Amino acid sequence: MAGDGEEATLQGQAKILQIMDNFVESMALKCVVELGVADTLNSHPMTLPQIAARIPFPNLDMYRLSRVMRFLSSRNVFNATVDKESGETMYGLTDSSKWLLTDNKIVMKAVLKYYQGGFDNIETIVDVGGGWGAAVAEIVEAHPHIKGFNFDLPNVVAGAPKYPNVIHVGGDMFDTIPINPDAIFLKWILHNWSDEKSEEILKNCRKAVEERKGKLIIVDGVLRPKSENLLDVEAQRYDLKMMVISPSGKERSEDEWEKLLKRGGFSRYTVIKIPSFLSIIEAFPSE
Ligand SMILES: C[S@@+](CC[C@H](N)C(=O)[O-])C[C@H]1O[C@@H](n2cnc3c(N)ncnc32)[C@H](O)[C@@H]1O
Repeated sequence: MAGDGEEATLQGQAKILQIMDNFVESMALKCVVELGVADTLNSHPMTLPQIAARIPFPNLDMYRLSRVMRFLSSRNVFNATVDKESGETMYGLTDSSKWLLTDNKIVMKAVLKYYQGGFDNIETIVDVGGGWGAAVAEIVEAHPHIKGFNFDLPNVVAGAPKYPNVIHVGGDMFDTIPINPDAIFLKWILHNWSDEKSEEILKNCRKAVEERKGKLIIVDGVLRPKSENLLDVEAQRYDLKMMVISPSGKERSEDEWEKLLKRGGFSRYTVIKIPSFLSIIEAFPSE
């Protein structure tokens, strides 16, 4: 039994070391992101010299890169297999490193796949805080019967690229949302704001969707504190990151979402889990 106790203590130490040293993973990831390793591997698996030959970085230290790649492969960020004939290690992408590709918008793919019926009866949609409009552009591309509006601050939409079937509108979501759509899309917005500010945004969304009896499609984190699922753990971690990124922002549990939505005038809602650390919350105005 004493042995068991010792084993448990050592495991405890390993857990603390793991938490303390998590920054090593971040540093290794930063290194391969800055070198564009995932984009390099997007076409097919490659050896380290092949990867290095495609990275336009002066004085690349191959030995150190090989150690970074070995470490990240041990964490399943990259796939590493030894070629039987040449004995060389071939590196490839995994489901994790696909997230490092610069042109991959994976969350929207999950939204479009798992919320398919949700877009069926919509003729107009406004992405509030939509940035340059990439998300609403994907929605209207997948559902060409929908007319899309991308609403963001005037200086943001001023630089936005043109997308087919998307109109950019500049304004302030705390003032008014000047379009009356069938649906408002709010992706990664409310977690930036306190309950008080989020209530203001929700009340403006409610005013905007009331005319056409529309709905709200929120894409944001839903905290599930006891879950060990990696995606749920990431949402919990994000809650602490929010203290730095946006001091009044936070991630919310389903109970907190329910209270906030009610305050904003949306008492009916459903949470739709998707394979992402974000979930879809479909909300309807209170009667
Ligand atoms: C975290 S980004 C989210 C962007 C996008 N929805 C996404 O998921 O990538 C927050 C967005 O809210 C916009 N925003 C901030 N304050 C705003 C305001 N008062 N009115 C409209 N948009 C605002 C920002 O310009 C930014 O594009």
